Amino acid sequence: MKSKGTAMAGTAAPTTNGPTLLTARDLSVGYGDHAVCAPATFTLRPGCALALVGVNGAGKSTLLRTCLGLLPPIDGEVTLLGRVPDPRSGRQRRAVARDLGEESFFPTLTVAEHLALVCYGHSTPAPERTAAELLEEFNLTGLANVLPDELSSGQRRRLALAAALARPRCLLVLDEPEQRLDHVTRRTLARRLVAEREAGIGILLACHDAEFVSTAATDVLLVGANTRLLSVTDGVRAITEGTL
Ligand SMILES: Nc1ncnc2c1ncn2[C@@H]1O[C@H](COP(=O)(O)OP(=O)(O)OP(=O)(O)O)[C@@H](O)[C@H]1O
Repeated sequence: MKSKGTAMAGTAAPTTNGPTLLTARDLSVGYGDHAVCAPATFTLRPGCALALVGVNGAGKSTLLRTCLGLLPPIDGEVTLLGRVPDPRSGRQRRAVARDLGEESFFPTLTVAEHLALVCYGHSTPAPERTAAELLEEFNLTGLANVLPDELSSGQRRRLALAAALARPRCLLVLDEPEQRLDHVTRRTLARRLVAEREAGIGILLACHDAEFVSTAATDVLLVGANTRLLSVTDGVRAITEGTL
């Protein structure tokens, strides 16, 4: 992945009705009536990046999924763009780009065709240029004509992340985007997230990497038995000292 600033072209964020992208108030998440962590309260505004940190099984992915409306809350409230999250609504689909690690690709479409498909499907301005810039940025240009089955696990991750960034968005939701990326690519992606928030996009991510959180996040939510907001400094310290 190459560090560059041009791939923001063609991915201008749609406007939102208010300053808040996402709010959670006493939000309890889990499966059935079993909460997996203590309730969460936070607000995410444009230009900010909230990193969810916590041990394995703490509930970070469950919280992300609930914020997107993929799981119902057990209790409390969550609003996305001022409404109850609904992944089927056109409004939410237009505004929210996500990579939750699903990585489902069409087996007979190449790397470049996947990016083109996302660009055209989401009416990305300048789709060809945007796709070409993302191929370059994610070091996929040499793999443009390769099929997904021929990619390494890290290359598949890079394609999934490039696809999330190939479409307009005002909110970006990423579940452990650093996973399976080499060190250089992790650093470059973290800097890319800084550019995203400087462009006014809000970011909600789950992450285990202290350096990544330190670079990319503006706030930290420690998820667990005592879910609470921390400064980035304290969140990074909790990761490195193992006091999550
Ligand atoms: N579909 C499911 N049904 C029931 N329980 C689940 C389901 N998915 C996850 N869980 C449980 O919910 C808890 C939280 O899981 P979650 O995936 O949210 O954790 P996490 O913080 O993202 O963990 P990790 O850092 O390992 O990715 C875990 O105890 C897990 O076993």
